[in-house]
Amino acid sequence: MMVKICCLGAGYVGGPTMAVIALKCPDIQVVVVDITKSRIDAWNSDTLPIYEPGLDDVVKQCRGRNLFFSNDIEKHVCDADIIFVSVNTPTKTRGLGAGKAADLTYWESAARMIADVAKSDKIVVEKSTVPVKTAEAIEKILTHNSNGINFQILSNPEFLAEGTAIQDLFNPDRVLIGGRETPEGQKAVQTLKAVYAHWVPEDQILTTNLWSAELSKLAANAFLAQRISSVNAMSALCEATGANVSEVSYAVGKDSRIGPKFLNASVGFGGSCFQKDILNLVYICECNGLPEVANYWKQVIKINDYQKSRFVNRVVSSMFNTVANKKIAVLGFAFKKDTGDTRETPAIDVCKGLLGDKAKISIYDPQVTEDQIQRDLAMNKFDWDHPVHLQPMSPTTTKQVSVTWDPYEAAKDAHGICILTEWDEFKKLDYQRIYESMQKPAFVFDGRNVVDSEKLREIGFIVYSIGKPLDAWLKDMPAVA
Ligand SMILES: NC(=O)c1ccc[n+]([C@@H]2O[C@H](COP(=O)([O-])OP(=O)(O)OC[C@H]3O[C@@H](n4cnc5c(N)ncnc54)[C@H](O)[C@@H]3O)[C@@H](O)[C@H]2O)c1
Ligand SMILES: O=c1ccn([C@@H]2O[C@H](COP(=O)(O)OP(=O)(O)O[C@H]3O[C@H](CO)[C@@H](O)[C@H](O)[C@H]3O)[C@@H](O)[C@H]2O)c(=O)[nH]1
Repeated sequence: MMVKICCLGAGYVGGPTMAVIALKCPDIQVVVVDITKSRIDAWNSDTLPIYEPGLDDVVKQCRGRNLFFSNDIEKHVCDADIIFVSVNTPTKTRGLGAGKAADLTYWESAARMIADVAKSDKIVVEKSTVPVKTAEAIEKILTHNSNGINFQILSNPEFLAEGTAIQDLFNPDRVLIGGRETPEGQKAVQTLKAVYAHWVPEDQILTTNLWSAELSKLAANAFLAQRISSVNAMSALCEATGANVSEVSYAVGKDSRIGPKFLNASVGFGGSCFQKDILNLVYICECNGLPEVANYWKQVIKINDYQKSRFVNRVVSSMFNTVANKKIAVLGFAFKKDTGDTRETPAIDVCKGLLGDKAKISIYDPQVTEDQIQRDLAMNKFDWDHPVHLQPMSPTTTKQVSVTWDPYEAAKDAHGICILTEWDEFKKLDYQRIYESMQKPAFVFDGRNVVDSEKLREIGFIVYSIGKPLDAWLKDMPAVA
């Protein structure tokens, strides 16, 4: 009999992961469901709800064959053998643990619904990133409402990065499956392992207990984010001493124990996961009576906030300590290249900082719409991580912000340019043309170290690049965070 998979949550994780499972496992039927109707409609249309290189192609190959997107949640949950849960796990904004703890509202309601509608035994897979010990809570909800049905909970955290999701899913460094150490638990682990074994070499499928799998996900993100905060902390010291952060990263990364990847200094890390998951980790440490460990990881976020405000201060202090009514062009708004995702993008904090100093901002990003940018700038911290139809409606638009689809128009008459996403196209812009259209002195603040600063200086720009030796102009301008 054909194995049936149902996935709750058709987002950045649920959509691409299920599409790849469907592609690699023609013998399995995969249905992705969501409580947001517009999301499902988009997955069934020619314009998918998320931009991810290679995704269109995968979806085209299997949609209607063994991959389906549906609003009929209960029917497909009822029919499935394996249910992946990939719903939002936002940071709590109210009550106990506000600002740190994970809000499991969506997870809990998904679990209760599964218990309600299930008529046969199910394997329930945690795909969302959740606090350690969540499986225990979910297990209790399911078994206390089970009508005699047997549920096995597995933890199978997702490690894909946006912008490279399809590649990451095709060739994962590892797949991690945690389960109960009982015969039934181990049988469930083997069932899920057999799904991945369609394309992932067996020695890369790691099996652990539930708590190790849950914690490994939080730990991996904390380690990754910590590398960025470490190199960003160095970037401040490089600027103060005349060292060049790219040379330092390269030299440090040559040590095979450290390795060369993920050591690019930037205006700060963004994305839906790093900050949220570290806050979650910090909260778990605090709840377990480990304040020293909690403070250690909190520092990764503090340095990230410092890096963003340091960047804003550089911009303002270089421009005679005021940007009031000056046009500033922002190139790039997404949290990294090759995605249209803006969740926790450093561009939000940088734009808010510049707006705080009364700048006029003109934004260009090849994948982000005006509507999205206006919503991001109006939204409260953490409000983005809820299903679209439950987010606050009609926020006010910021008149000081304009959005254009043309980088040259964004830069026209501007006093300065801030590069906030490392889109490849920013390397190839006609900076001579841009320079001629700008106010003088013309500044470039490169938050991603993508431009050739020497070439830009030859054109006449004053250039600031994160962690690079400073222009004489900038040296004289104190910039403390
Ligand atoms: N974005 C990433 O790169 C990434 C990578 C690894 C893990 N994660 C984790 O995966 C989870 C999902 O992240 P995402 O980026 O896909 O979020 P997302 O917001 O893109 O998608 C979540 C989807 O779940 C839907 N949903 C909420 N409650 C539901 C319910 N009860 N039933 C059915 N659908 C429901 C929402 O409408 C939404 O479409 C989070 O826990 C996140 O931390 C994300
Ligand atoms: O050297 C680097 C590498 C990344 N970044 C920034 O860090 C953020 C996160 O980038 P990345 O990790 O590539 O993207 P995500 O999609 O957020 O993926 C992370 O978060 C996911 C969600 O948990 C995990 O699954 C992935 O393994 C983990 O890499 C972005 O703003 C990047 O610009 C840097 O500033 N310097």
